[in-house]
Amino acid sequence: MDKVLIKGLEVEAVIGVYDWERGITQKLVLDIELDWDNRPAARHDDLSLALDYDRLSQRLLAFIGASQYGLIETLAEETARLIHEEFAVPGVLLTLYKPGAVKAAQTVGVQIYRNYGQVEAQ
Ligand SMILES: Nc1nc2c(c(=O)[nH]1)N=C([C@H](O)[C@@H](O)CO)CN2
Repeated sequence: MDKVLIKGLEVEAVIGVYDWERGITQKLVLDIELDWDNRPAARHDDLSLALDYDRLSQRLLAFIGASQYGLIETLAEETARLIHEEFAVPGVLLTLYKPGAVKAAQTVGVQIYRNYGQVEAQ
């Protein structure tokens, strides 16, 4: 399967399980690999047949920026679900980093792969 990639997408959000984390925003960084057949877009040189990484990135910045989950696992799951439901992406490999969480670590995070199955053509 071809991929569309979004790497190092940075967004500030309320995230964390501790009381002191509920009143601040923290930096999150996402790497996303999206299963997508790139051949139709390439064949016709047509953005409407492509998975538009710009439109998808803007939607994720809005969604995550307004979110207030505790665990990064929950945010990763809900972000993958949104990508599938709103952009008809059948499979998503999503890595979500919370770089400020552990002082002694460069970063920490979670990675999930969700395959929702092929989306029926309309
Ligand atoms: N697997 C996880 N472990 C932890 C999380 C998390 O979201 N997933 N969150 C925290 C705290 O919010 C932490 O980031 C505060 O520094 C601890 N462990």
